[in-house]
Amino acid sequence: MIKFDKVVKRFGDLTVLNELDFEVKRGEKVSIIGPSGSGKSTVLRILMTLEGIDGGVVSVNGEPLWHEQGPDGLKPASEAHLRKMRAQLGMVFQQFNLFPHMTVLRNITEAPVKVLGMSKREARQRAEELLDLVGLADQSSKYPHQLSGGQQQRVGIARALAMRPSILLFDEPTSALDPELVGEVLTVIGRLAEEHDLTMLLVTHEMRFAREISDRVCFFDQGQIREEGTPEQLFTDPTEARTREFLQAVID
Ligand SMILES: Nc1ncnc2c1ncn2[C@@H]1O[C@H](COP(=O)(O)OP(=O)(O)OP(=O)(O)O)[C@@H](O)[C@H]1O
Repeated sequence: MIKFDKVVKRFGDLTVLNELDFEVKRGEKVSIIGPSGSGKSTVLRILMTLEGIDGGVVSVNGEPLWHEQGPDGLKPASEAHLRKMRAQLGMVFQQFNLFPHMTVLRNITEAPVKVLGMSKREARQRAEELLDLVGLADQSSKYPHQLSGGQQQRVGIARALAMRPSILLFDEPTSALDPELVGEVLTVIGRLAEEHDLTMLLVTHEMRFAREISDRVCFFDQGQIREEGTPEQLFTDPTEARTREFLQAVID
């Protein structure tokens, strides 16, 4: 479903992804963990077409994301191709990124109506189902500032799902929350992982959560996957010294 083939990403002199090879299969729930600055969020931003690449090929659902097939092989993707590919992915951001001047309901219906051309009525019905799913059925007419951070993030999840993505990306979805609000968001994500067929890729600092919901955990270090495995393997018996060192530092 997602494939990075020798992907290089640079910011000036800094090489953030260093010929990264990485794959996520359909329906798989994969967590990316690793030290700050190791390139975890960059992977998600490349998938959301928020950042370009400097080498290699990224594919989504078997099709190149940043390239298109031309007469002489792959050529850089057009804006239309990027838009088509982007529609397959939804992202839940660290800072929620809700529209402050729109109600909760409108935050969720806006893109399906404007981008997918869904009727207002259908978008509204679907938004109500999604709000129910994230436990906010009674908050649809509130504005973001009237909600707690945890509630805002649950709206963020409903909003991403409203676009019917086949892949859902989470970029440290709880790191901007007060500790007592983390649990409610993790519960919603955990339920989604369990009950839905979505492919999920999650960048997180919540090790216990990564362990609970993931089929596979990837430890990123210096723009490459240093070690990967089932949560059981990676958390209880890591083979690399660098993984052990990282886990010891973050797990108390
Ligand atoms: N737009 C940008 N311009 C310049 N440098 C950038 C840009 N975006 C990211 N970087 C740098 O790229 C490196 C990787 O960033 P990235 O956000 O992917 O790391 P991360 O592993 O997600 O870190 P964290 O856990 O702190 O969020 C960092 O050194 C960061 O400063």
